[in-house]
Amino acid sequence: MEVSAVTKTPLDLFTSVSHREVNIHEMIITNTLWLTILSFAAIPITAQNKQKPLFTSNHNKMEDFNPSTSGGWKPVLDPTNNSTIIGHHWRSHDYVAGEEYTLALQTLDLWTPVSPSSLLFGGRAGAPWLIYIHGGAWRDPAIDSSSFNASATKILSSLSQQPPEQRKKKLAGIASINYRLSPYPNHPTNPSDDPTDPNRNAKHPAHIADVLTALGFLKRYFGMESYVLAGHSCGATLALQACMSPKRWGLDRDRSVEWRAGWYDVAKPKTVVGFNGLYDLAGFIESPPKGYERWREAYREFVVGAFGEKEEDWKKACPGSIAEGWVGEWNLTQQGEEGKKRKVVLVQSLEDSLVPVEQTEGMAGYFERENEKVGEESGKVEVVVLREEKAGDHDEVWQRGERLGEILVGVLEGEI
Ligand SMILES: Nc1ccccc1C(=O)C[C@H](N)C(=O)O
Repeated sequence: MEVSAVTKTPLDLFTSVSHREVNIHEMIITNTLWLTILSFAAIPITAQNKQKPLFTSNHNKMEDFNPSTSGGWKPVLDPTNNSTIIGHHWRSHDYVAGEEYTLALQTLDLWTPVSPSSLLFGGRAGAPWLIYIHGGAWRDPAIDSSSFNASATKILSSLSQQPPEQRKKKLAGIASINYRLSPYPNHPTNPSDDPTDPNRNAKHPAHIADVLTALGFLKRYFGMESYVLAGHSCGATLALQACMSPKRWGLDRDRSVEWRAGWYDVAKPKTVVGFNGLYDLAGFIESPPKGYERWREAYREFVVGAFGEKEEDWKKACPGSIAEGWVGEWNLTQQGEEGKKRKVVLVQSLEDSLVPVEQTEGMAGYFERENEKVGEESGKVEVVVLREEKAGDHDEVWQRGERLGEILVGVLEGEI
């Protein structure tokens, strides 16, 4: 099972490379074979035999692997003239190697500002990736990876103003990650009423395990080295959880079935950008800020759905309420001297009716307290807080995409 899946993904990816690159193409296939043999050899027999109860037999995503059919790269056109190609997009790519069937939500969307073939090599040249984790309170089936479409278009269109050589250095590729969701039995149009559907019955740490697996996939198949990790709402929580040690979640490469990304030692992000993020859920539920009291029960409901009944567990999961301080786990040693400085950009819409600005202020305060404990300047996390006056309500920032994209371009350009 492992072998067929490991060979399947790269082969199909590389068949989308243009015919003029046949030699490199062949080289990569050879390398891939080696990788396959090596990774197969590295997996203990017991792990190979272990059945993972994660697939849906009626869900078949295999066609998405074949660029000549419905999946594969599609050009993205400049929305202002509908004719200039500003990038390429691959919708819904499987990121779990080793499964015969793919879960609908263990997929990601990819974009590249250059040609797809350059993306394969661009990542290896060290240009950063931009990764987005959507929100939706760990449970909303209506919010998925496609919620980054508007922002990705904005980013590609903004980069298309620059010469290709420069573009290539600024950004290797963009990915927007799906992850399994927690139950949402009372969703008005799409309730999670099938208790056997693994896409809709996830519990912490499944969400963060999926995010890390997706990052592992990008490192392995696209050579991703450094990246900016952005998230909206609970996606911002996940982005900061990705900076911590996976052992916190019991995700140990040797022990956990979930820990498939551990094969590849994913580096931590250099910069995290949180939009309207949830950072201290126990704090909100205990004492919601003025004007937000009416959401207390809804918060409790989705927090229990994602993390269980115990308040103590909510506190251990949230980056703004972890008691002992976790920032030391956000370690950049794999990224060399230049990439040593960690940075967090916390963006909050002041018109957000669901998430109060206190979440962002609290998170910024947490980082500042942690910074005070470190003597050396290079050991501190740079904190930028953007309080947005005109970003609209909670979801408007990604629905519009304009400002979200602009902020992320600013981060990539080193202006924010
Ligand atoms: N009530 C919230 C409070 C904070 C953050 C998100 C929500 C959500 O409701 C998200 C999503 N639209 C949901 O239906 O679960």
